[in-house]
Amino acid sequence: MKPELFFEKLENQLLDEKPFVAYSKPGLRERETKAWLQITKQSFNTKDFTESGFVFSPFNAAEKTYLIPTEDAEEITTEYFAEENSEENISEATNFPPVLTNAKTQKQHEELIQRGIESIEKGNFEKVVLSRSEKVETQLKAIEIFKNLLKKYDSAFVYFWYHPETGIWLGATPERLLEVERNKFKTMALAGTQPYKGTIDVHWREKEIDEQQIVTNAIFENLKDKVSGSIKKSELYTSRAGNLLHLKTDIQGALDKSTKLKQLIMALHPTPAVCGLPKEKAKSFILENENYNREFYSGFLGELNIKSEKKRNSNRRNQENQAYASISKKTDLFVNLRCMKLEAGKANLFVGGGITKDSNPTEEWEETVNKTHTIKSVLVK
Ligand SMILES: C=C(O[C@@H]1C=C(C(=O)O)C=C[C@H]1O)C(=O)O
Repeated sequence: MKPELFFEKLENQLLDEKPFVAYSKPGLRERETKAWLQITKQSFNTKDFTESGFVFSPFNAAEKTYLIPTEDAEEITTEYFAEENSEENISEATNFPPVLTNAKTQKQHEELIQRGIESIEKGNFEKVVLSRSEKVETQLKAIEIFKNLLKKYDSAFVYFWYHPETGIWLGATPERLLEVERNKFKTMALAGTQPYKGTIDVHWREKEIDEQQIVTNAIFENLKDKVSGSIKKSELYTSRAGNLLHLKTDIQGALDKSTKLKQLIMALHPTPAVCGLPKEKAKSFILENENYNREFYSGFLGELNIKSEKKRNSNRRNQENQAYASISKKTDLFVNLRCMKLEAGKANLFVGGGITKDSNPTEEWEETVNKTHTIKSVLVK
């Protein structure tokens, strides 16, 4: 479908106040942008993750997960090109939109981090991810922001979600929660942040390496009784996400036959990359101390049990090339980071960072400021 028509359909869906999601997966420059437009106005939720569709799930798993079921949706696709070198110079973009949040925020956030560090020192938990939200002005419409995200962030999962009960959310996340096809799964441990300054060949302090190691270890621990055989991991490497760099380990393996998708998702979510370790203690600290509702920030979103067809050509001799079509179901979920909730002329951005015993409150504040730049740079013309 031509991009003009694709975007027009999204706008009409928004005017009709019907749920939809449009998204593009990380990787290829000439990538596909897909959308699921819900046909009815009904509100769907999932509890057991057995349906086929697109899910939008909050940080707090006790709250509702929204679903756009494939059987109640029109699927459309287009090709929308990212610009050459689009991810360059983001931090040098000087015209960020005006901040509407008041100046108390830095002090409040540093105090929150200080409380987190003290709680770690008391032995309550090892790591906690603490976040804040920030409101900024924007003259752009949601669809223009989405186009900017697509153009700018070729290596992220870029999305535009709308549901009458959740409002409009947009983002460009570097973090995959889980990919599952047949009995194979993939996930990642992503943590540690520094600004990108033209090279990915950088030095990482022990603090960041430890922080990332906590995430890798926790994923291994949480998945150990859900897999068959051993879990494999890549070397630790530096990965770029727009104006930032992170430390990353790719993790993959085969699932045990008895493992249900829901069990697997809940074993991972929320990972210590967005919550902490141990999970429940860190989560309670977050819910009691952050003083605002994360809603869908640091939740997850993506394709759930979507049919995928693979055509394979057999190369057997003396046989004409035959196309084999094998159909399987695929799940591909991302952690909702570098995101915003959009309300008439205002964008509410969400940013956080991992706190360990070695964290420094002012540095952590600066890290959240840098994280806001990823989103702020798409809010101006
Ligand atoms: C919590 C966020 O990001 C997460 C926290 C990171 C960190 O603490 O260094 C790095 C990447 C993400 O796993 C965020 O972007 O808001």
